[in-house]
Amino acid sequence: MPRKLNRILVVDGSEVARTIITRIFNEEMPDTKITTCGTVQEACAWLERSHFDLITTALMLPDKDGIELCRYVRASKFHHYTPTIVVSGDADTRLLREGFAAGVTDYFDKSLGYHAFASFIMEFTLRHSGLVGRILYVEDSQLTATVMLSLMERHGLQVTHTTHAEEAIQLLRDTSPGGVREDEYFDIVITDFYLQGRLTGGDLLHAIRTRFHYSQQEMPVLVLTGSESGEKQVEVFHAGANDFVSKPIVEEVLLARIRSLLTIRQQFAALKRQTDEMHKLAITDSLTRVYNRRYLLDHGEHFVTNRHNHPVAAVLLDIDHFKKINDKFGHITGDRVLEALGKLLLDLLPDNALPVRFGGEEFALLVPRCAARDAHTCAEQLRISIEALRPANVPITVSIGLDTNQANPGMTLTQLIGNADRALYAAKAQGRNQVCA
Ligand SMILES: Nc1nc2c(ncn2[C@@H]2O[C@H](COP(=O)(O)OP(=O)(O)OP(=O)(O)O)[C@@H](O)[C@H]2O)c(=O)[nH]1
Repeated sequence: MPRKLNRILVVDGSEVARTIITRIFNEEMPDTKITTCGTVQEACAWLERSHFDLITTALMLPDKDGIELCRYVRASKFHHYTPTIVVSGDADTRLLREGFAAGVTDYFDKSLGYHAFASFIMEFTLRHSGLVGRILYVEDSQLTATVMLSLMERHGLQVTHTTHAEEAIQLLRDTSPGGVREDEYFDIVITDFYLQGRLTGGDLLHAIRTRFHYSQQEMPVLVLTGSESGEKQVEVFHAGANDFVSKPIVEEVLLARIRSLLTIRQQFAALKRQTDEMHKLAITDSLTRVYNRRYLLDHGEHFVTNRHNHPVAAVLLDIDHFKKINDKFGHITGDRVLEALGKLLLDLLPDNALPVRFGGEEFALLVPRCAARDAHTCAEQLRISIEALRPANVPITVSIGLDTNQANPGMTLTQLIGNADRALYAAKAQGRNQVCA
């Protein structure tokens, strides 16, 4: 969520430029109040009497230059941290180096056109705000905690405060994947390094990195230290912190650090989502949404031999006369039939079962903890449900062959599937639309 810019000061010697910039801002950011002036002197007068969230300035101004204005801003008590952007078509490297040393926050090349300027400002504000995240904050000093909580909450952060590392560890346990409150996960941890109680901030860090196995990207940790000493800082990093802030806390420094850690965490989460999505695509049949044959070959053997799954039933299910369905209703309708059958299997089978598209119109199902008698009953129920399905308004039946490793727990996947395939062949031979074991 971009930070709302309430007031922008636009400093430019050209009245035409001021008019264009104002018009663009009014169109793109109608809630923002724009104040314009043409000289550094006027700008300083404005900064004395009003608060601005952002300043843009041309480089060359009639009285002094934009870099001078920037020096003034950085020296001012009220605008010390206000972002200042130079807008110029002719800033060379030397000028820019000097500008950044003077505190220029960013630079927009005017030759890109004023329309690009509005999107530049939007992106800029997004980069400089976006404080959206859940923080676990561990601090035993009530005074510091009160100040910090109000500061972080004012910037939109959701903060859970605890005074002890032990309590923080419990919260992390509850909110970690598989925990009782896993949906309430934290994006980053901010902790005082020295905490009263049995465990210190260092112990908390140690637990985060070694007990929860959170990497620095997965759970960034910002440490608050009372010390500026290099040794202490090294100690903090060795303990697994991503960054530190020394007390007394400077609001803008703290926010910049939090912002950068939230970015790390959010980029990690986005990457993980993408990786999970790609993994899912790689193991799933795109038409039927069940697992693909490759997944069965890679994981089926372990599934069958995993002693916690015993006994396992292997079921092969084949649509009867599917070629005729394709011939009569068309290939697209045939696809819809396969799609609906995949959905039905996902709906009806238990979550721990493994439904696989084995071939064109053939499915393999591995069902854990399924004794021979139960397997036959389940397969028969499945057959009846499929007969009643009428996907895409097409009546279909299936033949099913199955086997279990109940009598012989040492059976391999290949043997189980081989037996189920022979049973399927028998079901087809005996007239289809039936289950054979
Ligand atoms: N629409 C569609 N058809 C497919 C797909 N994959 C395979 N098929 C068709 O499935 C049909 C399978 O035909 P057969 O192996 O002769 O089996 P059948 O017609 O079902 O006959 P039985 O199994 O003996 O009952 C073929 O016509 C394939 O073209 C697919 O993804 N979509």
